[in-house]
Amino acid sequence: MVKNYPDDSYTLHTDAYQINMIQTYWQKNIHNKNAVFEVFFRNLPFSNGYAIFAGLERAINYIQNLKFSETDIAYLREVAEYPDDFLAYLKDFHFRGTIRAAVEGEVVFNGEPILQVEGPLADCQLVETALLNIINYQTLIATKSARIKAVAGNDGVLEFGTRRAQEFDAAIWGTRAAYIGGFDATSNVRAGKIFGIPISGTHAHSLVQAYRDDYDAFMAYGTTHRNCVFLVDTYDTLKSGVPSAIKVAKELGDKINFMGVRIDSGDMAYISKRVREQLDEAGFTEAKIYASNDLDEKTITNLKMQGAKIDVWGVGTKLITAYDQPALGAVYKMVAIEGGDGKMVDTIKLSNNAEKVSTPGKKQVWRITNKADGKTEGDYIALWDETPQKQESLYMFHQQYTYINKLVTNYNARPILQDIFVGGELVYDQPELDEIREYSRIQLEGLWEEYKRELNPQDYPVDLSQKAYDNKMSIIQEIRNNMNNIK
Ligand SMILES: Nc1ncnc2c1ncn2[C@@H]1O[C@H](COP(=O)(O)OP(=O)(O)OP(=O)(O)O)[C@@H](O)[C@H]1O
Ligand SMILES: O=P(O)(O)OC[C@H]1O[C@H](OP(=O)(O)OP(=O)(O)O)[C@H](O)[C@@H]1O
Ligand SMILES: O=C(O)c1cccnc1
Repeated sequence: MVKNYPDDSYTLHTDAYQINMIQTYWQKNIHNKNAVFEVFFRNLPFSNGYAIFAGLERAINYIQNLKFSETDIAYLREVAEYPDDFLAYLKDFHFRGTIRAAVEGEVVFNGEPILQVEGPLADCQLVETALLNIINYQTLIATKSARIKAVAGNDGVLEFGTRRAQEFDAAIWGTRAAYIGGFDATSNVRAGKIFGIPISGTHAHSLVQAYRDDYDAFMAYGTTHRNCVFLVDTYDTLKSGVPSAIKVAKELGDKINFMGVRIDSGDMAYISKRVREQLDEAGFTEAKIYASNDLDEKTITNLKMQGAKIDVWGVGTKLITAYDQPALGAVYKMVAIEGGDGKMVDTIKLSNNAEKVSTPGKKQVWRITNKADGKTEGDYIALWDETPQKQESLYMFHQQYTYINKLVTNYNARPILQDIFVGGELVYDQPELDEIREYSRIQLEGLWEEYKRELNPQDYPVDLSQKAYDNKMSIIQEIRNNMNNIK
């Protein structure tokens, strides 16, 4: 049994095979060859029409602190047969690469690079696991959140998921991602403290159980708090919960801000309508109805269709765990490596599955928007040396079904991948979380409704430039020819 070491760095938050490969690169002296890797996901989550990129803040923090601690080295020495001189190399390691990424809150799509790492091979290899870990989860939750916000419209949406999240980190970073995707507030006080996300909360059934009576519980809460949302479904929503809430609100008058009531069970369409009638009749027309209980975009849509009188939606489990699709599946693939002559050589990962064949070469993603209406025409993935922003017209065609094509003129081309680190130095000025959230909202506004509908959205065009396409085809052909020559 290996002894336990203190958890004082994130550098070993990686798969053992990364360190094993780095050892090979180092012993064979190719660890400093320049390489380029790109992150992309193959399919949009939740059958959504877009995804919201999130995770950059944590990724930046991870890269900035990427050093092997004394205990990291001691542990590696104890558990594996790494040579001393390799461990000495790791001890002095610091990240020297360049990272380009979509900014947080950016609308991104399947099949396009959303993050790119360029630099010494060993440096690029070390960061794969942690970057994927961060981006896969946060992008997934930001996307789920945007889906829920889209159906909730102007209603308030509150994040209630901490108790059901996959442990502490998921609760905290999931909450942040949910805020980026459009949620208004969180019940997690620590997330409020560290990110400045507005916190919000009602009370639980235990308060009512403690007093064993709705009226007594609400009165106790009302005389100890100014803002009050009473949970009315502990015993009987319509017979006891709401009448008690109304009684307390009337008796305490201006002493409290009676914000409304929360319902957490039963037929929420029927009950919310009756609750609305009771509140209105009592003169509390401004009091809001909050709802929670295993909600997601489907139940919210359905409740709205039934005319439910719900103003604020509290969503936990199904958001924070990305219940219906728990993984985004983003991958990290090498697209170029320095050859023997010092020139970069494009690399590919082949597969029998066309979807899994990677696109070789260092690339930029260009968002093409129509100058006339500002709406998106599609994304155009070009090789790094291409300049689609300077062309008069752009020939855009589907990556697999090349007969689906269009010629675009009068367009703007905006690069999606921005410099974050250059040569190991952070060059990106991180925006405030509220700016990120607002940025995301504006980007979504620029997307046609057809790509945003919750059910069966249109496929957004993510196209390759002719040059990137031809490059891919010729590399595939070259590999085939080489295979055929193997006796
Ligand atoms: N009118 C409605 N139309 C569609 N779905 C609804 C409607 N009312 C409630 N729901 C949803 O149906 C599910 C009901 O789940 P469940 O049966 O576990 O709740 P419950 O029995 O009312 O309450 P509890 O959580 O106390 O067991 C929840 O996901 C809830 O959001
Ligand atoms: O349903 P979610 O979307 O996860 O939202 C969070 C839930 O957490 C609370 O329930 P609690 O933990 O008290 O359990 P309950 O399901 O029995 O109400 C709250 O009343 C919500 O129902
Ligand atoms: O404040 C609430 O109402 C709340 C918080 C967490 C989980 N469920 C409800």
